[in-house]
Amino acid sequence: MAEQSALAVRDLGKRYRKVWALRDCTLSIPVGRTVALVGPNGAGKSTFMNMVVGLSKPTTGDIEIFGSRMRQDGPSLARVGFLAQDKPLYESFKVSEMLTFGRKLNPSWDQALAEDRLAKLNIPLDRKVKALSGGQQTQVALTLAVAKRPDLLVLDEPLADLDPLAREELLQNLGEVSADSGITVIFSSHIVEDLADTCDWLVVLNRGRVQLSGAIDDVLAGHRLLTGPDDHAGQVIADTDVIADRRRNGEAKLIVRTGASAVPEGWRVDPVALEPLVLGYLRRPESGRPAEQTTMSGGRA
Ligand SMILES: Nc1ncnc2c1ncn2[C@@H]1O[C@H](COP(=O)(O)OP(=O)(O)OP(=O)(O)O)[C@@H](O)[C@H]1O
Repeated sequence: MAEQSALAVRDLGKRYRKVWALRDCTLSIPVGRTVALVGPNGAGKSTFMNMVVGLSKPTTGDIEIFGSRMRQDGPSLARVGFLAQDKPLYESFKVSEMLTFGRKLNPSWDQALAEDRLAKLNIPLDRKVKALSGGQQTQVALTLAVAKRPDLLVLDEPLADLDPLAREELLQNLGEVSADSGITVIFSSHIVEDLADTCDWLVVLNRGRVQLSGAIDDVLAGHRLLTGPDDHAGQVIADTDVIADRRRNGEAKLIVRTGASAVPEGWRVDPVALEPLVLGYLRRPESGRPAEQTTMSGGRA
């Protein structure tokens, strides 16, 4: 039986006047996954997220949340928590007043969860938002999203203004939130390192198109690093869809899809790491075939 999807989008697109911010986006994310949505500036990550949480209307396509077609005012949105990139908090409110605000807006609000979470983070409830550090403000905004008890939590660049320590803590915390509650978490980031520890699903967006969507294990298993003599690399390139091609001192290092062609004699085959693989895709926006890659089981070649 197919896994139930937390989010499924088909032919999703958004056009601002003549410019397509997102186009032909078709993908499906199974329930319970922790998803890294990765792409360079302007790739369409916020555009995608804003449509998924009902803040922006698609130009084309449709969105299903837990199997229900999304409507801007529909009940499926009650299951979605969102942390926007600019973390909208009222600066003159105390943290406790922000919690009251969250409680009034959300019928499924969990006050104990919110207070416990902030206590663990040493964030005082009687402190005004404007007196908190940028990282603490991010944590308060994340607490508001989590205490809504969503089934799908969408976080737009939650790591952006955090120092390395706070970033690591937040990643660990996100991993715990999804492991404890079984919710599906999607978060966008420019930073590929660390994501493999926290996330188990990868979506790569580039120039408004999906290059990859799949379970990280499947994506990694679907690619290999080939190392061999530079002057024989042409033969590999002619036969294979090469994702990355690095040459140095007479040696070629090529990231290719597994099974795309026979490995030439004398070449070494190694597993590929996530970061060089993602960077390889981002450098080649034309790589990636959405029809093959955006399956529920991941991007197997
Ligand atoms: N309201 C808007 N009006 C016109 N163009 C827009 C609007 N919002 C986004 N765009 C354009 O759509 C494209 C995608 O933008 P988006 O903000 O979704 O990218 P992003 O991947 O979130 O980028 P970043 O990592 O810089 O936040 C960009 O070219 C951007 O200029």
